[in-house]
Amino acid sequence: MWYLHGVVDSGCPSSMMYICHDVLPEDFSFQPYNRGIMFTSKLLTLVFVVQPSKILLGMKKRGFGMGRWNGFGGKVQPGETIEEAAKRELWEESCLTVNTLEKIGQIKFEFVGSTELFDVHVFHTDHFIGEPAESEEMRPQWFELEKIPFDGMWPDDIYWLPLLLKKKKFLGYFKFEGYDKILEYTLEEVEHV
Ligand SMILES: Nc1ncnc2c1[nH]c(=O)n2[C@H]1C[C@H](O)[C@@H](COP(=O)(O)OP(=O)(O)OP(=O)(O)O)O1
Ligand SMILES: [Mg+2]
Ligand SMILES: [Mg+2]
Repeated sequence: MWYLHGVVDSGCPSSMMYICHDVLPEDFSFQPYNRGIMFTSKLLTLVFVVQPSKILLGMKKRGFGMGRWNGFGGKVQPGETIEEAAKRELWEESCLTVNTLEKIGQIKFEFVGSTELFDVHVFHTDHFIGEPAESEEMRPQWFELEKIPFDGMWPDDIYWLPLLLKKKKFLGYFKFEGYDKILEYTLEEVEHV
């Protein structure tokens, strides 16, 4: 079996090269195994605002994932930390600010036919400042926790969102054919992410 292994810094903080090897390093915990393929990686953030009985989701109005409910997030810009990007995207897309975010998960997405992995860093917060408001990109709406609209979300969300709601940390990998079909995935709870 060949494992995706290693990162080559390409000079841009939001784009790194991944290389596959046939030896799994001891400190390596990601699972994609794409024989001999070189991947670039795009850093993305995803923030979920959760209250005791409800979760804030946004209807994506444009671009990637348009028409799906999701958390708030996007691309990490050069010079930003991942957490800074997560706060900025939350603000831009929902008009909410937060003092702290809890990093709760990291998910790598592979798309058949593409050598770009999406490296999504997932955050959770239950404290926020402001009132959610519609932005150019997202239309926010609260959902009761028993009525999360999984049918209108990315198909991977139903696997790991329950972990986030229990504040369990996780690492995931999902391989997609197109944007609707998951071909394979791994998901593990971890102590640290
Ligand atoms: N499969 C899956 N499940 C759940 N969430 C996601 C995916 N794939 C994804 O890309 N995402 C998340 C990760 C990000 O939060 C968004 C995608 O980023 P996007 O909103 O397109 O980036 P922005 O920088 O905000 O976009 P623009 O401002 O350029 O429009 O979806
Ligand atoms: Mg976005
Ligand atoms: Mg955005």
